[in-house]
Formats: sequence, C-alpha cells, structure tokens
Amino acid sequence: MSLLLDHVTLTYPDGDGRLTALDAVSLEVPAGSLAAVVGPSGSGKSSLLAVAATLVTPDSGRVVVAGTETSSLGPAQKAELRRETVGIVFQQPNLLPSLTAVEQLQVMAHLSGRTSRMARERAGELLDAVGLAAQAHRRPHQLSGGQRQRVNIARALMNEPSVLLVDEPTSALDHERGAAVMELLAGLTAERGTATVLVTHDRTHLDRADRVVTVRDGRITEEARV
Ligand SMILES: Nc1ncnc2c1ncn2[C@@H]1O[C@H](COP(=O)(O)OP(=O)(O)OP(=O)(O)O)[C@@H](O)[C@H]1O
Repeated sequence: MSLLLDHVTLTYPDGDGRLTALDAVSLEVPAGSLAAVVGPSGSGKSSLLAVAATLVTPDSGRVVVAGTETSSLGPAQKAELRRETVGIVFQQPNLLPSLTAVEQLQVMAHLSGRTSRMARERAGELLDAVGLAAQAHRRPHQLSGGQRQRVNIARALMNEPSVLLVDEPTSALDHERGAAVMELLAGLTAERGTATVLVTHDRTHLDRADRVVTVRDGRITEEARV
C-alpha cells in the first residue's frame, strides 16, 4: 500500500497574509520503497511529513494513505487510520525512561488492543530485526544513542504500518551509527513493504534511498538517482 500526495497545498497564517509551506506538492511512494526528502531549514519538510501523517489538513489537494483518501475523514477516523497504518519515527526517540526496550514496544500494541501475547511476540521479533535482541530488557539510559534510535524505529513498526514516516533519524548520531540506521531503514522498508518517507537535511546517507526529492520554498523536485 502506497502513500500519495497529489497537488497538496498547505498555508499557515503569517501576519496579515498566509505563508505557503507546501505549494502543489505531488509525491507518490510505492510500497517497499524509500523516498528521502531533503531541503534547507524552513523549506517545508516537516510540513510534508505532518500532512502525510494526517496530523495537518492541507488547504487543497489529496492525501491518500494506504488506499484511503483522507480529505473526507473526521478527526477520530484520521486518528484510527494513523494508529492502524502509519508509523512515525521522530527525531528524538522520546522513550519512556522507566520502561525496558521490549516494554516500549508492547505499550504501542496495547494501545491498539492487541493481546499481551501477540504484543510480546511481535516486540521480540522486531527487536531482533533491529539488532537489539540482547538489549530487550534494558532501559533507555542503559542504551546508546544509536540503540535508542533503533528502539524508536522498532516501536514505529509495532502495528505493521503501511506507511513509515521518519524525521531526521540520523541527526543525533555520528557518521557510522547514522549509516547503520539508514541501512536498517532501507532494509526494513524492503522487507516489510512499507512506503517510507524520510526527511533529512543530512545528505551523507542518501545512497540508501530509492529516490531523493528536494523541497525548496514548498516546491518539490526529483533528483537524479544518487
Ligand atoms: N505552525 C506553523 N505556523 C506558521 N508557520 C509555520 C508553522 N510551521 C511551519 N511554518 C513555516 O512554514 C515553512 C516550512 O516549515 P517546515 O517546518 O515545514 O520546514 P522544514 O523544512 O521542516 O524546516 P526545518 O528543517 O527547520 O525543520 C517555514 O517558513 C516555517 O516557518
């Protein structure tokens, strides 16, 4: 299931006028593919992710998440769609300090009404997939920054999302750990068939993306393959 933004325009109030954060942006990300979105600060990257996540409603244009056209959905339906089909990896892991890695993942599953057994099995499988099987019972302060980011990624995959939205995943990591996280995201995208959008201003790891698009002043342009 893919993600489609079709001529999406988003404006914010700006003094007496409006600031155009996204200007007729179109982007289609097929299942199993990773699109990197790069651009300078203030270009509209976070706005693009927020619209794709259905957290912000655009002024015009269509946002189709895993086959569901979102413009006619109410807030509760959007929340349900997000819970069921969208995984979000924020820049800062925002892990709960008192919970172990495996518990961070189990919390997600409980929120969507899965049984404890299903949650435990899936959490274990995902921690293994991100290379943290041995750290499953560690709390955030017992993990490195790179390991915390891996827990963050595994947590976003708990509910088997069709669409994975990732915000600056490598910005707090050194080069080697950043490269490993990108490698992991590309691998998970292909294995699990997510339509992944990764926003970054760090151009160092873009070779792992299937495609790279640039946002500048709210407009999107496709780059030649890196
Ligand atoms: N809630 C808001 N209200 C008003 N203007 C906003 C709001 N959010 C973003 N903007 C403006 O919209 C434009 C795009 O911002 P956005 O955060 O999407 O860019 P960005 O590329 O993610 O930047 P950064 O890399 O710094 O996070 C900027 O001019 C920003 O100031």
